[in-house]
Amino acid sequence: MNHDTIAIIGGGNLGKSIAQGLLKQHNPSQMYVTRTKVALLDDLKAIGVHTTSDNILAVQQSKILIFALKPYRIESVLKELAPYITENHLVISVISDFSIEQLKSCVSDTVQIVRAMPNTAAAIGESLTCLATKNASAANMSKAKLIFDSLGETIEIDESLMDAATVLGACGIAYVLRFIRAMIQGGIEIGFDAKTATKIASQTVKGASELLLQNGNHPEEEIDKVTTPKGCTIAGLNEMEHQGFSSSLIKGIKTSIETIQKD
Ligand SMILES: NC(=O)C1=CN([C@@H]2O[C@H](COP(=O)(O)OP(=O)(O)OC[C@H]3O[C@@H](n4cnc5c(N)ncnc54)[C@H](OP(=O)(O)O)[C@@H]3O)[C@@H](O)[C@H]2O)C=CC1
Ligand SMILES: O=C(O)[C@@H]1CCC=N1
Repeated sequence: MNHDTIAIIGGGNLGKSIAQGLLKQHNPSQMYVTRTKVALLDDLKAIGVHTTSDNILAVQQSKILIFALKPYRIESVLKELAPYITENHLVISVISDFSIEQLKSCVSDTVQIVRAMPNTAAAIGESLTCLATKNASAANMSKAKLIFDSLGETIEIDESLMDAATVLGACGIAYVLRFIRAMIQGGIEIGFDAKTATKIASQTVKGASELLLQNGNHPEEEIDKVTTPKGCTIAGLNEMEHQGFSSSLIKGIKTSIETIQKD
């Protein structure tokens, strides 16, 4: 694991998920997490993480800087921090819709930058993180990969695909959770209590994912194994498709990316 001190600037939903995931292997005393409402980081403080609203201190004490701020905040925060960010730092941004070019314009030319797009499953080591860089050395890219490998799986992509990675991987968690919620609601209608329906739906989704991840099959190949001729699965699936199931997901994915790319 990485022994460099890591600062997470912006300990919100994603920043905190990353911290929680990293802490399974990373020494809490070698981690800084910042936000303005610092009391909301007391759970991390209790286990030895340095929590502060002082971004300059966190930058000065750390080698690896992970920026997890809202896109509209990054410019002003980076400009304030620019004099303290040196070529000895590695800057990693998980911020959507803020390019490496935009990041570079806020800091010195010599600063190496990696863009990363993880998701909130980082908290339990099950993220899929896409990584891209334009100027990071192989050694720094390996460091970034090591960090995100410890939070799940990583894929290196061209930065031009970062919006697509944001939608499929990061927003994707929400789409899948909404699917699970619908399964639960259906499960309750047909007789299960909410707790049992949640267990069945969640484990079934996990099993379906594992079939693809472990066997490398196309989803339809696995679906064919379930659909008995004239049976209840194909009847239900076809009704879902008549109601626009796949189409609504594809349209939603396209709407999400259009929302990122509209400005
Ligand atoms: N949530 C997700 O699943 C994903 C999010 N992202 C990207 O990650 C970024 C963060 O998203 P998310 O975690 O959801 O947003 P949050 O609003 O939950 O987190 C942002 C955090 O930044 C803190 N913050 C605001 N100003 C400062 C400051 N000056 N210094 C330090 N911290 C500050 C806020 O805390 P306070 O109010 O206390 O200052 C807040 O906790 C976004 O750019 C988003 O696009 C990417 C992939 C997935
Ligand atoms: O919804 C959003 O804009 C952010 C980016 C990816 C996940 N959450």
